[in-house]
Amino acid sequence: MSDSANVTTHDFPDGHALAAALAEQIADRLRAGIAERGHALLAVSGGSTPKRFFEQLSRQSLDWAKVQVTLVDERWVPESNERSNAAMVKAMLLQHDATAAQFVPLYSDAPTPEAGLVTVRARLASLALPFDAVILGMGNDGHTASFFPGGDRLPEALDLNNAARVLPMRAPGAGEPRITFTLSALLDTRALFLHIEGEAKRQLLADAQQGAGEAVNFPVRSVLTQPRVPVSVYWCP
Ligand SMILES: O=C(O)[C@H](O)[C@@H](O)[C@H](O)[C@H](O)COP(=O)(O)O
Repeated sequence: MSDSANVTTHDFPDGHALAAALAEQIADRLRAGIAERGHALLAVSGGSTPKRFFEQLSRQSLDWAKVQVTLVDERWVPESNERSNAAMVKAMLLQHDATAAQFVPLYSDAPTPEAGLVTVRARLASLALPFDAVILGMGNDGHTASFFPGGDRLPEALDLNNAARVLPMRAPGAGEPRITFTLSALLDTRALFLHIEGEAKRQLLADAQQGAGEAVNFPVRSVLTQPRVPVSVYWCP
């Protein structure tokens, strides 16, 4: 993985050091948003990688009552399901000082994301966009948010001219149906981070950046090559 005009990498010796640095970076951005506009907006990823970072961020001292937190994507399952990203964010991030933050979920109790879309879109109208920070993760298949290889609405989700904020997404590698912010909506941010851990993901990201072999089709490549927002990659072994 190498730096390019739009991608800067920050390497850390271990997950603890990365989590501490990323938590400070994000907290600074939230504090700046509150100081400048009276509120701040953060979009985070689910999955397993962010847990340690969430724990660190939850202990950062700032006026959390003025912070809205949402997810970049969600699995279409209720919070009682262990696959719920919302449940993970509530357990790991919305604790300690961060309990006061307002969480804006992407799931409604409709049976499918298609059926829940109107409700979720109405809810998202309350978001004070642009985001102060968006933090993406990446899966071993090159997906980010719910931009999965073979996703049924992948071209729409990656279309930088798409005005939709969120879309349903179904893909062979996604498990359950998903709902995801579109790339265009996620790029409506003051700062963009990609948090990955481990050698395998480092190599995969390097391949995606170079467009090497099948990696030319990895959806994360759309994030790395877009011209709108610089990408800060946070990595540790
Ligand atoms: O709901 C999700 O699955 C995520 O938001 C997803 O985009 C995640 O960032 C990657 O799958 C990485 O997940 P891990 O951190 O578990 O590898």
